[in-house]
Amino acid sequence: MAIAEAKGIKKEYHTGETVVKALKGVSIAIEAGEFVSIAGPSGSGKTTILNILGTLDSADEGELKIDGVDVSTMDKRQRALFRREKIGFVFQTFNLIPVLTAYENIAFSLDLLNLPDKEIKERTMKILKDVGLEGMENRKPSQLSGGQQQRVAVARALVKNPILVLADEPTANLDSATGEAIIDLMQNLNQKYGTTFIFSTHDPMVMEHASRLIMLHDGLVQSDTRR
Ligand SMILES: Nc1ncnc2c1ncn2[C@@H]1O[C@H](COP(=O)(O)OP(=O)(O)OP(=O)(O)O)[C@@H](O)[C@H]1O
Repeated sequence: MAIAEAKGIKKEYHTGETVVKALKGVSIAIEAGEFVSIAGPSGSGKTTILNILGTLDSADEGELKIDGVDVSTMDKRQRALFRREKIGFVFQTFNLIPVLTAYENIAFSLDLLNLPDKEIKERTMKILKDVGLEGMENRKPSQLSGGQQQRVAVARALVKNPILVLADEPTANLDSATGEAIIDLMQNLNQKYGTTFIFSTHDPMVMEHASRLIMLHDGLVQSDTRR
């Protein structure tokens, strides 16, 4: 079954008199467990399609099903509840809460799901180990390197066992070796837990790791290759 199925997605942005057709009819179906890269030139629509797939934004036209559920007809509040449970996000600027420790940043996404304290602790400690941050749980983001902060962000996205993780340019603020280590980590977690990942990138090294490469050009899918 497709985890994410987008059909004929169109999106325009209006600024004053100017209209930008960011997506002109994008159809993609992502299967469970895929490790997908969305690439393409600046302005081709990568962030726009990721935001729509992640239910952060809605399309002007087209259908979107996530995990078999039609999210295109949901209102904002329904989408927020759906997203909280089902979708994890990793951002290029990490977006950790500066006053919270690594542990607290991760546990926070489970607090929102109202789980018992014992389960929150077990799951948080396990994922900290999975991302190679055992022993660093009490550090604040400012006491971690960029790569370590992105590991916390990956752990935060994964700890709620989402069906889908979306990452917009997750390596853009990291040097190439650290960026590759983050993609390796995401790939290991994809293989270990079967979580579906979709990430955008400009970086050919990062694209190399994907099991499927979707190229966007000017708001349309230019090519879609599995390997
Ligand atoms: N909020 C907005 N208001 C107006 N235009 C926008 C907005 N967001 C994006 N756009 C325009 O929509 C088009 C697609 O943008 P998008 O950010 O999806 O591209 P991208 O492929 O992610 O680019 P980049 O690689 O530079 O991040 C671009 O022409 C962009 O200028």
